[in-house]
Amino acid sequence: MGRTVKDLTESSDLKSIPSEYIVPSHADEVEEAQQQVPIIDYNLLTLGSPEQRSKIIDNLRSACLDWGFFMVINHGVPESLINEMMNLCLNFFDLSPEEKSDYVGKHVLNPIRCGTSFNTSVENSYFWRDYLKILVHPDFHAPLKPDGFRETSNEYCKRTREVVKELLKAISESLGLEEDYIEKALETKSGQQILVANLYPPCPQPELAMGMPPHSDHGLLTLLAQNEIGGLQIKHKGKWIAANALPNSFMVNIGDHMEILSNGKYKSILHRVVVNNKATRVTVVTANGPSLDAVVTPASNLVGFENNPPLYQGMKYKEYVELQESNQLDGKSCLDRLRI
Ligand SMILES: O=C(O)CCC(=O)C(=O)O
Ligand SMILES: [Fe+2]
Repeated sequence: MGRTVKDLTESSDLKSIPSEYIVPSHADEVEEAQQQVPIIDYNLLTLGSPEQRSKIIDNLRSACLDWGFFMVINHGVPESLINEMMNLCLNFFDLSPEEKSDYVGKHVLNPIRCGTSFNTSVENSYFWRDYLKILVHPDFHAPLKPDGFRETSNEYCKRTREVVKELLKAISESLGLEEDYIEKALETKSGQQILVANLYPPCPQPELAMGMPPHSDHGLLTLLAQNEIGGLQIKHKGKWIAANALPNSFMVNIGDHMEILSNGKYKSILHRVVVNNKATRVTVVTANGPSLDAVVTPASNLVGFENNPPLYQGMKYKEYVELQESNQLDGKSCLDRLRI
């Protein structure tokens, strides 16, 4: 890896961006939150009456069918923990190049790695983003610095896994499957969780650069917490929509393996990140997937014979992750390979 975007923006009074950060035009029309991403009340889902729970499961079904994205409120993960996690990620990015050097330029399945863009070894142009990615489950890893990162990230990841577990139960039910179907079929108790911190420093020419290109996520559910600076856009009914999260909510999206499991009923959704010239956007993401050894196929109860054939072939999750992470990030190109 060469310089990070952070180094680039801090080393000089940057007035224009280096040519390698120029990406093809993306100034296509964006609808500014005309339509609100659906909101799911986690507290009512888990602690409400049976009627309240089934109402939320209905909401979840509509959200998964119509959007593939939803905001989870009242999730019980303390705001102070989320803020602490975010600050520790910022502190990580502030470490010196020497302190980060152990984690630079690593293979995609290395437990801790940091870098810039998505995969600079295969990219012709770079994205305006620095990242830190850590495998945190089933085996927990953490960088040695900054102080406190290990304890806080361990707690944060545990708490978000709990939220994911409950959401997966509800999503199973919303598909008409047993509550524990996904947990059992995909061995999510030993599921892979990745903690990703994304940093998008201010960009002098935001219209020429891109924080992250249109892509879908591998895995089942991605949970995203962001600071107060927007930038996430999602493709909804053919248009890009600015997805502005409510304070203290998680933005959740369906991953490719939920699309496979549901045989295309719940689709993973394209999203991207645009940058701005004013302030740094930071996001803390957990990507929650099946066990690395699980071969994900459409749920047998969701496929019939003639009128409802399986639409995706199975692939081991580990192979899928390696495939996606070692190529350029490009729409839903990975999932497209599995379509029958
Ligand atoms: O930082 C964001 O807003 C989105 C990040 C993202 O899409 C990802 O890490 O997969
Ligand atoms: Fe993503």
